[in-house]
Amino acid sequence: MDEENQRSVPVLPWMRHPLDVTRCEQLSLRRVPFLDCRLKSALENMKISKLFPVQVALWQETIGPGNFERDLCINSPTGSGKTLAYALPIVRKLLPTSTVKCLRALVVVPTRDLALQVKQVFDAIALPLGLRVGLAVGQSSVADEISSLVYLPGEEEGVDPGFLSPFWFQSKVDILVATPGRLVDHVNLSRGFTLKHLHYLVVDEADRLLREDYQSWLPTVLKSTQSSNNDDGGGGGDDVFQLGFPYSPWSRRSCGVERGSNPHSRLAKVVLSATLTRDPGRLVQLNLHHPLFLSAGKMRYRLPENLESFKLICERKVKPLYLVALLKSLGEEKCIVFTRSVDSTHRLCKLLNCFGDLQIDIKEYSGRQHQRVRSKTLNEFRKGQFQVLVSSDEMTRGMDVEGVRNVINYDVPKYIKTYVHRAGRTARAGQTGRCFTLMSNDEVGRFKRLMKKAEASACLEHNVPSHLIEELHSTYQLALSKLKEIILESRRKPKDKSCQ
Ligand SMILES: Nc1ncnc2c1ncn2[C@@H]1O[C@H](COP(=O)(O)OP(=O)(O)OP(=O)(O)O)[C@@H](O)[C@H]1O
Repeated sequence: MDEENQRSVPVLPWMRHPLDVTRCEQLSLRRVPFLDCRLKSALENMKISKLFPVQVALWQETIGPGNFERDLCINSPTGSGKTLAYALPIVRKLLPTSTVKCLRALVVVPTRDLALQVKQVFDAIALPLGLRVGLAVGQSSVADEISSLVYLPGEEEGVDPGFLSPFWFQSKVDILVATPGRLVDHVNLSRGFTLKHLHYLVVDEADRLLREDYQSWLPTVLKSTQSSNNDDGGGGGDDVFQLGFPYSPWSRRSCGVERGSNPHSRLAKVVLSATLTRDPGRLVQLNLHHPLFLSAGKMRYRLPENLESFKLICERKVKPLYLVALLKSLGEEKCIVFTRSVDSTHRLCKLLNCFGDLQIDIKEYSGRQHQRVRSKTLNEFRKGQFQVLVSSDEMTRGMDVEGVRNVINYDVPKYIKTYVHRAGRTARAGQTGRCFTLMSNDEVGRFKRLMKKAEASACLEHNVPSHLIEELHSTYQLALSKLKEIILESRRKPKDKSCQ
């Protein structure tokens, strides 16, 4: 059963009294303690002049007095800046860089497009400091990908070849952003790929990653990072790259965590979402160390401060007509339309493209498309080459596209969690944004109950101008007939083939 529908989910003791992130003030960069000057200028190049509250809170718990002594679980709204909140302290902690690279930080996210986005954030702040960031997302074959992550024997740079064992593997990257499936492929199949030297593990969009098994990615990762007390960091298997090395910068996670006068190393974990799970059964899998829970506000679900929610009531059979009228009334503004499934995304997109002279460019984005097509569409949308993206839910978690002013729920979401993630594609980073939900009269009650589960979820009724509906009525009828023809044609085609 979905966690939201369970009557009484037991809450773990450490989750009962979270630190309220909203109590932190934004902090200008010059007032951030221990901020390396190169990091500061990298942030300035990103046009960032102050840290957001969640970023200040994490900085305190990692670089500040908290010193990463506890694992951190963060529940903070969409668009509040969680990516930089973990990227910044990790990059700061990985300084000074060693001359010999090893993989010290791993970020796991559920989708490729999100991984690319997170890598860009790390690149912006890590590259100027000499740290390298890799990607393991299955964009290319396992063999091609591993060659971008690990120096194969004989390929090392800047190391005296006479000094190297023929079995040497050395990481090319300090930080890796990965999707779970491909990560497991590398752990299981790629010679030279090791997680034994990992200091930091980030699980972003954690509720989604913990909900799905993805080839048992979590136990696989945790097992691969384990080191026993007298472990020298090499762990058997293929990890022979330290053999005979006189000193061992990799031998233990020496800069992982030091507690009091009894320094010891462990893998420090950061777990985040805008809708973090509170299910003990799921959280226990993370094997968290003395976890600290940071949350924004009192309720589990919170919408962005500058988001306005609207409901648009219409009869079911004229929903597409109302959608088009709404899109027209929004003018040129970038907009994402969400539907409940990949099939309805496809159908709706087809129908919208049957409206003759709509003068709105619309494209589909869903799990049914090839990754290459999806990434291309997303890039074009980012560049503003078209205006409306029609999307299914699964692909859009964490997606950050500048200038999205409106989100439209073509179908009422089943769960508040879905509403939070959909609506959160707008009103990001303190910007304003609007979320419209289309519904029939008999759905209003359920929608109202759904919205009560979230903080800041007031929802007004929105009406599209009636003249627009009237004007579009005949075009709508034509579009429906055109779609019918297309469907009939596509059904005829295979039959024709078999007749030949
Ligand atoms: N300190 C800052 N100042 C200005 N902009 C910022 C700052 N931190 C992050 N941003 C911008 O805010 C936007 C949202 O950040 P981010 O994608 O990290 O949000 P998020 O909390 O991870 O959202 P989601 O839960 O949807 O994944 C990004 O465009 C990012 O560049």
